[in-house]
Amino acid sequence: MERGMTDIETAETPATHSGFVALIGAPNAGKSTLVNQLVGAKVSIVTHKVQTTRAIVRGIATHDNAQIVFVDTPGIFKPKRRLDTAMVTTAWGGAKDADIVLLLIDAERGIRGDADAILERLKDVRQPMALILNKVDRVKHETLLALSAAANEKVPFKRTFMVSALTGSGCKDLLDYLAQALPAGPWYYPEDQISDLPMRQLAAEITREKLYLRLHQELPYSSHIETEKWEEKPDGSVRIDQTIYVERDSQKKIVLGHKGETIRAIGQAARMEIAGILEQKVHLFLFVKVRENWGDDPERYREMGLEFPH
Ligand SMILES: Nc1nc2c(ncn2[C@@H]2O[C@H](COP(=O)(O)OP(=O)(O)OP(=O)(O)O)[C@@H](O)[C@H]2O)c(=O)[nH]1
Repeated sequence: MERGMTDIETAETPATHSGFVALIGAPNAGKSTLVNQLVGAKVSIVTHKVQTTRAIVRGIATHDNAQIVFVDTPGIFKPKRRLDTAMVTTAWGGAKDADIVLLLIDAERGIRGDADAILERLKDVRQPMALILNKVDRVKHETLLALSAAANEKVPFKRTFMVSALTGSGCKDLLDYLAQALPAGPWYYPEDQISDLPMRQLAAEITREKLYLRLHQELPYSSHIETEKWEEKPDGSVRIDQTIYVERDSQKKIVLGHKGETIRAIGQAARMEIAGILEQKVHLFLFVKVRENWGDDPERYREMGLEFPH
């Protein structure tokens, strides 16, 4: 006997899965690179400098029938300043709200310092956890096995993956695991959405990346960028105004450079990348302003999605 189409469809439609996956790891472990690799697009800024990720950025991957929302946390490290404390608190907050927690270890560095402290703290985490040994393109197999054994001795990881976030090696296995391990449920976001980070913020992150790449020696972490204006033009282009806030006049001079050549180069690099992502022509205007002690201003923390540590 033939059954009605609706019944057959309902019975055969596989359940969707969805959920939040937090990436925890020491600075420079490769969290941003991994999220970008898994999502397949540049959603979180990547530099060779540590602590570039300040606010939580989500990348969204769809794999098999699952929607996997990655929460890319700031690197966890020993806080020295107020801003540092806020970043670390936010990172652990991201882990608390996630369905699965991934600990990313730079296999080349191994377990020491920050990575060891994180392992200790993970003992209190209740969600399912998986261990990711990253940068396997640079490490011998025996070293990886020893690392895996040492980490699993401290924390009961459900699974261990050996990946290269850079080349993508091992990443499909990780996606397969996450897709089936996340709870069954409807997707949180429309299918074609890869990030819920507003474009204004993403554009500011890109400029911040270019700023750091150029001035990492001279301007350590005491700058902040805001997109102040976003204007779509009738000719299909967009005008974006951003302000780079620094703490001192001397830093303003560094950002501007001789005859403005530094800021021009930063603007050019940022404009090209933003235009590539938006797929439209971009006119980017950068301004530099001194805002003393912005690191002690609660409002700035709120804007970056961080809790203000009292
Ligand atoms: N060889 C190699 N390098 C990698 C790999 N993954 C990341 N890297 C490099 O490691 C550096 C740090 O990567 P990020 O993704 O910025 O690290 P992060 O953990 O997000 O850093 P924070 O934002 O500071 O917490 C970059 O230079 C990456 O290119 C990998 O699998 N292999």
